[in-house]
This record gives sequence, C-alpha cells and structure tokens, in this order.
Amino acid sequence: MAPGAIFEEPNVAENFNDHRDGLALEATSDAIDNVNVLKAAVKVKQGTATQEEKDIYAQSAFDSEKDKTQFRQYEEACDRVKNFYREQHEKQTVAYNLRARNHFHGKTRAEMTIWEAMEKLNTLIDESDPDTSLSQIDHLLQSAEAIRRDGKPRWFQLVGLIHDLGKLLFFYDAQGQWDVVGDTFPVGCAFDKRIIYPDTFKNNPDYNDEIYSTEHGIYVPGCGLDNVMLSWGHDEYLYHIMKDQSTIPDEGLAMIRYHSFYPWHKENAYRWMMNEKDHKMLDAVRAFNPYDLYSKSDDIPKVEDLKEYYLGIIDEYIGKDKKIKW
Ligand SMILES: O[C@H]1[C@H](O)[C@@H](O)[C@H](O)[C@@H](O)[C@H]1O
Ligand SMILES: [Fe+2]
Ligand SMILES: [Fe+2]
Repeated sequence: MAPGAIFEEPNVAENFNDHRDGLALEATSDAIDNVNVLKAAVKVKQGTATQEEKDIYAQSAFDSEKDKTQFRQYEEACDRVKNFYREQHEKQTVAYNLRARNHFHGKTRAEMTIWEAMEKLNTLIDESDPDTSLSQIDHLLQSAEAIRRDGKPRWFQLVGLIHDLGKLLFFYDAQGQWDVVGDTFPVGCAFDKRIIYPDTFKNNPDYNDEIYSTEHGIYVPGCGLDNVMLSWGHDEYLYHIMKDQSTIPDEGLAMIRYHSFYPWHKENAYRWMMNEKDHKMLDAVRAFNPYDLYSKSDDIPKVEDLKEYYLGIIDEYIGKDKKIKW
C-alpha cells in the first residue's frame, strides 16, 4: 500500500469521479451542485484524515501517568535477562540471518487464525523481558486496550493486539529464544554502543570481520531501513506475514517491524541508514512505543470480555476466520 493511503477515502473519490463523468455528458446545474457537494465532502473527509493523523501522534495518557524509570532497567535485571542477551549477541551473525530468511521464505509453518495464534502463544514467557512475566495474550491485550483508551484509530489498536505474535516462531523454526525475542539491531555493520549490554558482542564472529566491523559495513548511508538486515526475530517475521496477508497501513507495518529496534527509535543510533520514508515511520514507531512498554504494569485484562470487540477489528484488516499462513 502506498504511504499515506490510510488517509484516503476511496468511496468518496470514486463517487466524485462518477459524477464528474456524468457532468461531462450532461452539464446540468443540478450536476454542478452535486459535484460541489461532493467536493465539499472530499474536503471534510480530508479534514477527518488530518484529525486521524493527529490522533496517531498525539501524546499518550502514559506521558504523565507513569514513572518511566521503572522500566527497562537492564543493569539491575536478573541473570535470566543478562544470559539471554549474551547468547543473542554472540549468535546473531550475518550468516545466521541469511539462513533464517531463506528458511522463512521456503515454507509455511502453520495455518491458524489470529485468535488461535494468540492462544497458542500464551504459553511462552519471554526470557528477555525484565518488565513482565505475564503471558503474551495479557501483554497483547494490555497494549491494545491502552491504545483504545487513548482513542487511536482501529488499525493502531489492531497493531497493539498482534505486535508480538511473531513470537510464534519459537514453536517452529527457532533455535531458542535468542532468535525470537529481545531488542533488535542491524547485522552487517558495527554494533553500536547504544545497544543494551554492548560488551557482549565481543564473541560474535562478525565483531572482528574486516567489513562487518566498520561503521557502515555492507550498507551505504541513506540506504533506508527496508534494505537493512535487522537481527532476525519476532518483529521481522510478523512484518513479512502481515505485509502480505493484511491491509494494515505502512505506519502500522513499521510499528510491527521496528518496535524492538530500541537503539534506533529510543537511542537515536543508526540514523545514517535512514531515508525519507524512515523519518515518517520513526514518528509512527515512537507513537506506538509507550503502549508496548508502559502498559506492562496495567491491570490484567479479562480475555473473554474483550474477545468480541477485537474479533471485529481483526475482521476489518485481516479476517477473523482467515487461516493465516504462518
Ligand atoms: O524483552 C522485550 C520483548 O522481547 C519485546 O517483545 C521486544 O519487542 C522488546 O524489544 C524486548 O526488549
Ligand atoms: Fe516485541
Ligand atoms: Fe510487546
């Protein structure tokens, strides 16, 4: 989908075109009036679109509500988290990433609806996360509910609901949790100091590689994040699936693909990679982040009370009964 397409109103535009064609044939004053009404309608719709844009980027309720210093305290984190990142930082190499992508494109792992996937994922407890030991369905609903409370668009709520579903990988091709969860970072160029636990890359075979250890490595400045290999895991996996099997707008797809890329969206690292599109997408990813992170201390949602509502949203952009090819 073209960037910005979410804000277009195809039905209004189509009606307008029908009328314009009619007008060319008849050119009655009635037709002219109708066209003017339609033109006004198009304007109002565009006004609504701008409002939607404001809604996406307006501050979240969390901005004043939460003590943010309580989250992502990696220095104080338990050994489970530290060991997780040591392993991940040693094993995410260019060679592994090429293999993982090949694998991914080579087959379908399962066929399930979105809701079935949420239920399946529920047994996974994320070893990389210092902030929650809740099940994944609780985390997904907490994120979606926070987005909904703030009155954000329905596709944004959907992104909250599904953003971590890529962790399903754990039950299929994964070698452990290290290639599924945790923050992400580019491979193929030097590991930035702003990645958490930056010293744990020393035993990664790419760390001393002649090319991969240089600042830009295999990339050129301005190449755009779409052309960068981010460490393989749940973001990248779900992005590819939703890009092909949903109508989620580009901003939503970027939220899915980059939500774990904290070195970029939080620490401002790797800015040299960005192209014009990435600047727009960065705003969207940043708008999403508080809902992912700070909803972790909210009340635990009641799954059964919320199911109907979210099935309605899933249906709009994906299909509630559609068996997704995972
Ligand atoms: O531990 C968390 C968790 O795995 C999240 O799903 C991921 O998006 C975050 O980046 C990571 O810090
Ligand atoms: Fe995540
Ligand atoms: Fe999350």
